[in-house]
Amino acid sequence: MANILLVEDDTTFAAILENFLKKKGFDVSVKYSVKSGIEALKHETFHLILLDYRLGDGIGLDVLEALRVQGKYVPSIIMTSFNDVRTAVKAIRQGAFDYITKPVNPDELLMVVNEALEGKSPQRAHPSYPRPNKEGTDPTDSVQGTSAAARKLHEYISLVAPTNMSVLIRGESGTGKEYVARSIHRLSTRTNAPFVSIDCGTLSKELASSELFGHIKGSFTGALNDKTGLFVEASGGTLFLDEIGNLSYDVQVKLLRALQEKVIQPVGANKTISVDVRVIAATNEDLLGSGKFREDLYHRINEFEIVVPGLRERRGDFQQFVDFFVKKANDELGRDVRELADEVKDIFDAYDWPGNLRELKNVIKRMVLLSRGHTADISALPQEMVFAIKHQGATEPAPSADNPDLRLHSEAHERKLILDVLQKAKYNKSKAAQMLNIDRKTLYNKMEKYGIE
Ligand SMILES: Nc1ncnc2c1ncn2[C@@H]1O[C@H](COP(=O)(O)OP(=O)(O)OP(=O)(O)O)[C@@H](O)[C@H]1O
Repeated sequence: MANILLVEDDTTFAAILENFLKKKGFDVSVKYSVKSGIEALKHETFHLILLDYRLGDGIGLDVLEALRVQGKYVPSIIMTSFNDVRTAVKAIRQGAFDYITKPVNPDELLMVVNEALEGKSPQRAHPSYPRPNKEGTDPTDSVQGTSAAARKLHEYISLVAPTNMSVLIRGESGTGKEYVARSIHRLSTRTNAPFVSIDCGTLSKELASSELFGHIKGSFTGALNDKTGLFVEASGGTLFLDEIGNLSYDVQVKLLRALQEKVIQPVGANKTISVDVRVIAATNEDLLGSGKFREDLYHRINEFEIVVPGLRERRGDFQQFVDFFVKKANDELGRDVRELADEVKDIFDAYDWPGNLRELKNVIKRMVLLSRGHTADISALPQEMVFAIKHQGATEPAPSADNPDLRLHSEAHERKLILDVLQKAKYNKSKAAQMLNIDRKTLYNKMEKYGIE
């Protein structure tokens, strides 16, 4: 029987969830704080963690971080308010399996819990397990899009694929960076060799070197056997380093050597091994601006750069993505949704999709799950999403004498200006700050205030 750790500081809600999950046959251990959650993980083995995002003594991500430091992996689901979707998406980059928005719908919770336990379609798998082939890689099972942004993206992909250049893929979370990396591999001469993907955000500082370059038995406590690293596994093929900005300085040095000299040295080994691997890296941060990334490595991995557009910049492809995800969810969940109610379409149009394709896919899957008939209506959308759109109208009213709150108007304009400039600066924050004539810190503060990621 699966053992679930539930970390939730709202005692009433925790009791409701505990009851529900127990009725469904799970063992549940409830903890009410980050600290006690981390403590429980030291003493007990869990198959799944259900984590509230905001807890009294910290955030759910602190528990994920503690797991990462211990070098452990337990599939984790973050429960978050709709307004925290941006941060929930960040949690997935830090190793969470999935997120679910509050108020939690029981059917949805059960679906996500079962998927996590079955290891099905994880958003992020443990580094030691090969990531399963995700949809969005096979051209017959993905959306290419016809917008100008999509055409440019695919033009770049086919241009760089047959070369051996290393590629840096930049873009917001959930925009399809891994899809781009897999497409490059598929169209390259390495297509029949392995594509190995690793999320550098899930690697602990201690284990990163051994994960990438391997180790020999006895080279450190816990190195019970020789281990082949991912570079060797990807031999002849492509290694995709997602969230490369998370690699420590030491590992960056080793990676630079691997790229320059095409040799690696497993931890504890005194011999080097030759490797033939094409590296594709992805990030959603400004690597050089972060001050933590070596400039020489940056130039090495950035022989060609591809910027993946956010969903809001490729509205022309939106309907194709909706149709694709609805069909997928129908097939997976045994539903028969054929159309969306007008109100749903209006909300989809008005929403700005900060979590991009991943968020669209999640919202659609939930919607399809909750729709028994042929039409998906507004009741199948997260309540707060509906509220956010309606509320947005109320907080950003058109300027008029009846709506004279100058502060609200100027804040709405400031937010829009920052978004426009960021887009223009291709999300390079140093550049955006320069264009706005403010310092980087002020820009970061404003982005946080306006919920811009
Ligand atoms: N062209 C596409 N067609 C269909 N589905 C897609 C496409 N691109 C991405 N997806 C789906 O959208 C989701 C997010 O994609 P992906 O994991 O590639 O994004 P990402 O930018 O790498 O995310 P992160 O920043 O979190 O690493 C995945 O479920 C993926 O299958």
